[in-house]
Amino acid sequence: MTAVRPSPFPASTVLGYPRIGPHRELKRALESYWSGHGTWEELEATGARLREETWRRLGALGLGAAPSNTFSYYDHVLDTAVLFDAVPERYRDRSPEDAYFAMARGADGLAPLRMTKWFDTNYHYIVPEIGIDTAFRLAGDKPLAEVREARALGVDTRPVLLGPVTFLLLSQPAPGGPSGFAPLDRLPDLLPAYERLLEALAAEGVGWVQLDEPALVADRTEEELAAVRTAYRRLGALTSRPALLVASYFGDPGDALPALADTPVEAIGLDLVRGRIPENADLSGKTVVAGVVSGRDVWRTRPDRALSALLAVRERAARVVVSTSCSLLHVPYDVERETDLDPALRHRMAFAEQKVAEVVELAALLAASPAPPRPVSPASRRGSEPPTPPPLSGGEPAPSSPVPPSSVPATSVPASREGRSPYAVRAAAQAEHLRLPVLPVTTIGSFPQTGELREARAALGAGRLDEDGYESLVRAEIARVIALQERLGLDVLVHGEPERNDMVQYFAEHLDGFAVTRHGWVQSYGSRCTRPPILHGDVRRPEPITVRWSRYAGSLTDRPVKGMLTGPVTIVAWSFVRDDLPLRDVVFQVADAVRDEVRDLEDAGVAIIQVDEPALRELLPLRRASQDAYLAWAVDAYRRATSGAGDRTQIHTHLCYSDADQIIAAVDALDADVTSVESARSHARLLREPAVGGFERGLGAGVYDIHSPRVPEAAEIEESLRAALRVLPADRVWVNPDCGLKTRTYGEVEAALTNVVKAAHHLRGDHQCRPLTVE
Ligand code: MET
Ligand SMILES: [Zn+2]
Repeated sequence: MTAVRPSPFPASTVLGYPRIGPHRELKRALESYWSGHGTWEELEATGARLREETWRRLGALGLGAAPSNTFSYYDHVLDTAVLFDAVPERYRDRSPEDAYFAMARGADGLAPLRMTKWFDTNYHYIVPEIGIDTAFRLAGDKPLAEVREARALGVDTRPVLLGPVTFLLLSQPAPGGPSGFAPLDRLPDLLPAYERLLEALAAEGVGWVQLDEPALVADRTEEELAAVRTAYRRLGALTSRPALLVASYFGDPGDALPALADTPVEAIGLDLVRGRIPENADLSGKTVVAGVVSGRDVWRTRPDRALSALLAVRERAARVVVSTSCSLLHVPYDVERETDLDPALRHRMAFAEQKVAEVVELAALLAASPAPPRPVSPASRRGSEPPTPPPLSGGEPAPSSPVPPSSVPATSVPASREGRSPYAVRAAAQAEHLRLPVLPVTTIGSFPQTGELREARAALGAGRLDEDGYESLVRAEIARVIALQERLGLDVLVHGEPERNDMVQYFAEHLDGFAVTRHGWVQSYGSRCTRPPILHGDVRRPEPITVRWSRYAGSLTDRPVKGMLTGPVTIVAWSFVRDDLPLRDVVFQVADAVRDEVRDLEDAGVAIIQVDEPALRELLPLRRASQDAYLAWAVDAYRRATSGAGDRTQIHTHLCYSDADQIIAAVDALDADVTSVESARSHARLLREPAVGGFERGLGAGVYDIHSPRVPEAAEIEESLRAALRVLPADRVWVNPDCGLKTRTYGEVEAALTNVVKAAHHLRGDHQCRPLTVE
């Protein structure tokens, strides 16, 4: 037994808070530091200011317990690796700041660590590398320093740490290790470092620590569940430690819940928006931090539902704390700033600030709700719901009776104009029509977004520039991008997407059923943020969206210019979506709008149309049992969107962070003529998949990691292409970067593409210069 006597957990909390800054202050400070304009001290000062503002704001909103260590200069998984000294040898030869950013972004000649999506969100984390000899130790004091910093401001905080099991499960084995090694094997060696940290926090007088274990909501093996028991029995057995809150989120912990409940941790965090009221574990001795306010959407919480969940949990637990379902990292700061939004819509919405207020109000409602006279069994729960409380202040919750079911037919057979023929037939028609060389070189769509263009867009929005002025700037940029690609010798050109602020937002702005925000930024990775649109109504395309830009680009060159569209799954995945329709029906509505656009592009003479689905894997349910059904309808939606194209029109898709290796069958089922995937950054992991050899259509495994400022050498690119040529026939290999170029500078892009073309031309010599043929 532990000697710890925890002070009770306050009545309300949040699991985490946005950190980029309400005005993206951190983004600006980071980019200024990276460019050499700002100093490290300036960056630190911005960080300190943002942390202070957050703690003060949470206090002002009445929150009982504020988290700390939720701030990060780049990523909290990377912070954890650094904290426990899991820094690969090749990065050590530099200052701590340089090593940190080299792991995140690469540096002179040094590639960064892999980056991938954080569970089913659009946040990306840096994947730590753990080897058999990684020497874990408590090497930093970031969590302690933030506790002290908050305390100096008069705020007591609960440090948030990534839990040891999730940390190791998210890590990848260091290269060159023995086969069969998994980072989780190193748990016994990692735990002492966590112990030292907990002891140090206890010595600092910290009452509670939060250990995040979102990995518990995915399917876990017996061995992994045993690791959960081992970890938390051991940390729980420390005689000098803070009380422990282990937070699961993004779903239901299932079998991991009894495993966790069977350890001495004092509190367990449950996502009650996505997960169920626990029935399978004895929580009578535990505090349950009940996530009833969603950290994943922008809708007001229904107080009746939230309260009945809280009351049901109160029946089973020693104490209930009202909280968010997960960190608020995934929502913007403050909906009140969105003064351009239709007030009726705005009143249905809640961003981080509003969600904190909801948590506080729900805690008050819960405290005021008398305990029911008898235990609530699952069967009787419906009848024992408390009377509906009034809406939480500041807005209206979503209507309590859902709107009627969607009018979208549930067919899995895509409606089509002609219906597409089998690939072999299409490929022959396309080869004839396009006459491309072997190893055709192309890009993923966007070219660098210049400051001039961003300013022009802002000026257009503010009425300082008229439509014609803006249009001519965009046209000039298209002309420049086309000329550049011709000069560099690319085979399939793009118009560069200069008219797009963002690949989803742009379409949302042109489709009915969406609203866009002005300040609703959400961190995607590092300094990168997106402003997810709000999909709140039925989606329709009132008129063609991209056709005039494509037509103009096509008029400037004899080479094919790809039409560039965002796919239905990605448009939905990167938006905040209405919750009154099944997600599938919403995606099908968007697919129909995309199909209209595909047809119009084809009618305008566009011979190649790319429909990007980088988020295909992101929406994949975390539990295997639900994955096939999702993939089936996601593939249907894609085929529906592209089914209007004739055989001669070449359909491309692009998947970058989709971790295509994990869903290769679904990627195949999309039936796109050419698929481009991220590969450079993940060191060609996809190409090592046996299934790739059976991939029967065109494939471009990215040869240039565009998430790093580093320019790859031609020899390196050639090596990547040879790797592709070892598993695929030459006439199906495409040459392209990992992703769009919009975050890079023209200098970097020109140098990199020069090398890409050089490598392709060099190899082309080995594979005879002949038009692409089939069979
Ligand atoms: C995140 S995928 C990006 C694809 C888009 N066509 C671009 O090039 O930017
Ligand atoms: Zn991409």
